Amino acid sequence: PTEDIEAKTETAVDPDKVLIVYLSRTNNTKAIADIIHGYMGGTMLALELKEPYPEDYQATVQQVAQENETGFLPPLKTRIDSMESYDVVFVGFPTWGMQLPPPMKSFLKQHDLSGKVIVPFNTNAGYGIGSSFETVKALCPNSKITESFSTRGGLERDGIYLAIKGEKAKKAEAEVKKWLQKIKMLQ
Ligand SMILES: Cc1cc2nc3c(=O)[nH]c(=O)nc-3n(C[C@H](O)[C@H](O)[C@H](O)COP(=O)(O)O)c2cc1C
Repeated sequence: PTEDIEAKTETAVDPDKVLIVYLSRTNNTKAIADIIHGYMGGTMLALELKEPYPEDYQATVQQVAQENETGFLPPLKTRIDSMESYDVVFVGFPTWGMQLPPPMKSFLKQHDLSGKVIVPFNTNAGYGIGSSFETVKALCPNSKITESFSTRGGLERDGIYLAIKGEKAKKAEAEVKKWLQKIKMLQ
């Protein structure tokens, strides 16, 4: 019972109404998703493709550049049939080619997020978010979009994969908490 009371005073949203969708190749964005989930509860969902990207980094960069150019939306394996049961949808993604990754474009195009609160979060290699948050706004015209969260993740190009671990994960946890309080997801 004590736990229940604590849970109620901590989060401002019913966890049953929270969906956390994320795309992550080297688990940095997943690390942030895990932290958010720790505070908010809710359902976690990793975006999976019908045809996964290559293992090879350069091949992936090239494929993504081409998809960005042509506007190709890669088909997803992930499907959500009960979108109506969620009020708050966290959407997490790395920056890819200074854009929103094509699979997240697929996800946002395929689902009706009207009337929902969309909470974007991102990791990148230090070059920033590019146009990704703008694209989220454009693809969710009838949603309320909160202030987003972004932090530095890995640098796969240089062989740095999961960077959000140890001390860095602790620091990220404090930053995420502050942000969740600011956007009134936590009390
Ligand atoms: C195909 C591809 C393109 C990328 N493009 C960028 C970029 O334009 N800017 C940037 O800062 N980081 C870029 N990165 C690095 C990732 O954003 C960064 O490593 C991120 O933390 C990875 O998240 P993940 O571990 O969840 O996959 C790119 C990574 C990949 C695989």
